[in-house]
Amino acid sequence: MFLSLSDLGWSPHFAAQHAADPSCLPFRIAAVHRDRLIGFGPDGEVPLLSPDQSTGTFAVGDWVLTDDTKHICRVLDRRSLLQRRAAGTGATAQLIAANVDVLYIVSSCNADFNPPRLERYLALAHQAGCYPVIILTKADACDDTGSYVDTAQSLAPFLTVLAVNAMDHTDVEQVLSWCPKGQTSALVGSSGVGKTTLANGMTGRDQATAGIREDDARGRHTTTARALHHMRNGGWLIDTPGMRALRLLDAQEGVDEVFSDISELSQNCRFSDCQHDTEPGCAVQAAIGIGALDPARLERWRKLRREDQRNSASVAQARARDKAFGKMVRNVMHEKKTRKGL
Ligand SMILES: Nc1nc2c(ncn2[C@@H]2O[C@H](COP(=O)(O)OP(=O)(O)OP(=O)(O)O)[C@@H](O)[C@H]2O)c(=O)[nH]1
Ligand SMILES: [Zn+2]
Repeated sequence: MFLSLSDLGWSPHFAAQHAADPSCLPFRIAAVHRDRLIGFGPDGEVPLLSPDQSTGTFAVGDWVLTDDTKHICRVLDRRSLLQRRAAGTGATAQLIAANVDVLYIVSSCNADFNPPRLERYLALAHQAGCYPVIILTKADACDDTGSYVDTAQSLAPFLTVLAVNAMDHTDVEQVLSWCPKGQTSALVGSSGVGKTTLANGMTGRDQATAGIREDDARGRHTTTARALHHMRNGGWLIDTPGMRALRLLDAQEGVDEVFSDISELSQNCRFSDCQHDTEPGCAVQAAIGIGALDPARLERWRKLRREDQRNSASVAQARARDKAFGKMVRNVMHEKKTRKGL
């Protein structure tokens, strides 16, 4: 299959950067392994070599420029970047996917439906620069889909919310229509909400869904290492395994965008550093007083902001520590060399 650069998601944003290095070749990163990278170009998949052997600074979906020997010379400025604080106790940032246009936030019309979790994903989408689309699966098994849609819709202004049966072809077409040819999407959501079912319908692949995995089918479905998948409509889907536990990072603007009602109200508070607690002249508390704002929403906003601040501070501290350590190592090496008279 021949894919042009624009089929792969190339746009004037990247072409303008390529113009500065016209002799280099553009590739889209399709997989990031510990020791190597796979790029997608018009002729298909190509192994690429990173400049310093490390691959942690690349994300699936990145556009890179290489020389004739497929050595990467540079990463093009991203249009969007999904990142989070890495799982575990370490304080590092983890790049999840780059240049994602649409983030499908998947939940179900059942007990999985959880507004605070949706708000967290919405903050991630806004911070990253992706367009969020909320997909509520299992609509076929629910008598009251409308109330789920209404609640989801109330979480942020102008939100797109679709209630679907992830196994229904027509419903999947509707989901696909939000990420047309040449655009890139990713799916996030808790376990069991139907991400694999949707991904299969969108790409025509046959990955094992949770139900099948529990059966005796182990080993029948081999997992491919590639993470960038062509969708049936010409769009792209980036696999994001492990995107269930999500710790926000440097996402204050994203959080504030989701809670723009609170941010706007707070502009009218008497004190610019109002904590919306017991201060006189607080517009947020006034809105709660007349029933225009749900106090639970204010609490959720506070919680997300606190969490983001904590994670961002830990990662910033760790970065500073690493930097100081690097400097110390360089100083020691320098001293050694000077002593040896080199
Ligand atoms: N009735 C109905 N069942 C669904 C729908 N979407 C998913 N399912 C079923 O729900 C189960 C879980 O779906 P998966 O697609 O494996 O969910 P997942 O989000 O990929 O789960 P993880 O891989 O654990 O993250 C499967 O048995 C699906 O067949 C839907 O819209 N309607
Ligand atoms: Zn206030």
